[in-house]
Amino acid sequence: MTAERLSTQLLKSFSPLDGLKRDNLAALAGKVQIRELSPQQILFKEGDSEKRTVYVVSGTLELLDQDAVTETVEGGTESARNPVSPNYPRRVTARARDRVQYISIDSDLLDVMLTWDQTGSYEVSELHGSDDVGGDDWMTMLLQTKAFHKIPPANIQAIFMRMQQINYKAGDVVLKQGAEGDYFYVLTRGKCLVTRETPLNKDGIKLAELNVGDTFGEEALISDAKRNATVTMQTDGSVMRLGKDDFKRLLNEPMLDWVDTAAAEKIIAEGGMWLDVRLPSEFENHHQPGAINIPLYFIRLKINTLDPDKQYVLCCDTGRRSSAGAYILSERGFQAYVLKGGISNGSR
Ligand SMILES: Nc1ncnc2c1ncn2[C@@H]1O[C@@H]2COP(=O)(O)O[C@H]2[C@H]1O
Repeated sequence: MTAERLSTQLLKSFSPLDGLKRDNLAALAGKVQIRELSPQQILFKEGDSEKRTVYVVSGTLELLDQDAVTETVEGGTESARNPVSPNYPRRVTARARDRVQYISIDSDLLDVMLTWDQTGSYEVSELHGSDDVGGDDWMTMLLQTKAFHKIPPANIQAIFMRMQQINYKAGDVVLKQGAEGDYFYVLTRGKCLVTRETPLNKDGIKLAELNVGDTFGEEALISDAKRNATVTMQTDGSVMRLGKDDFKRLLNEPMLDWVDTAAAEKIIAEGGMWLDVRLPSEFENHHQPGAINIPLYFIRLKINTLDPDKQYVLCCDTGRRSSAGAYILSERGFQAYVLKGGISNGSR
């Protein structure tokens, strides 16, 4: 199979992509490629449940029920404007008759893009005002993160409608270490610096630089703790912010996969791993057999030591710190579960 970059013009020839706004179409074109099948090659099989929306660009695709061809889809015709057999699990098998070019889009991504296109972007572009230079790129970035795919479209609409834009000048402090958590933020214009003050370094050590589309301020909200770092604007810029209650209800809860002890142990038995986010002293006192320990504060720094193909069950004493850890992991595409009630209640 070869892959080729797509033009928005081609995407517009498919339904319902033809209804997407220009920016969103361009963002989608950057994500999707033209692929190829050789004659007789199978695209998907009856019963497959992988959620991908497929369009035929050229060539002829045969749809088979059992072994009999019941329909064909030929690139460039009216019937090829629509997704091929868009039901899951698939009701037919799709096989190339000749050389077929097609595109395949993650159906969840498409769903959130269509929802956003029809709901949030209008209000948000109004809020942006005339000094906006970043456009809606931040939204595309946010919507494309794997974590966002878990959020029901109705929540996405509500999130975008409830967000408030705030503008800052270079040097302004957006949030301060030690303060109570009140908002969750998405950086929509400019750059920020994340620093942490330590007893030995009052000026703060630099933890990270944030760019458009990056999010911050979630940890204090999820774990009901104080802000663990200070975020300062490095340039003039803007953020969109969402209040704590809205963040928890609309964004955080749907992203978390809570499991009880029995379900957690099943995941571990099938190759998963306990990831304990308490402090080393708490961990040494008692922990799950085979668990690894990465205190919540270090999870971002040590994330590259984790295996993206492994499933992790995060645990702490109550479920608070572990849910903050699971949020960070799932934002980065990891499959992370949270032990409900924590190890003090949940197991042993
Ligand atoms: N190492 C880091 N890299 C990027 N962002 C961080 C890092 N540490 C903390 N933050 C962010 O800084 C925020 C400070 O407020 P919170 O504790 O609510 O949430 C924190 C995170 O969103």
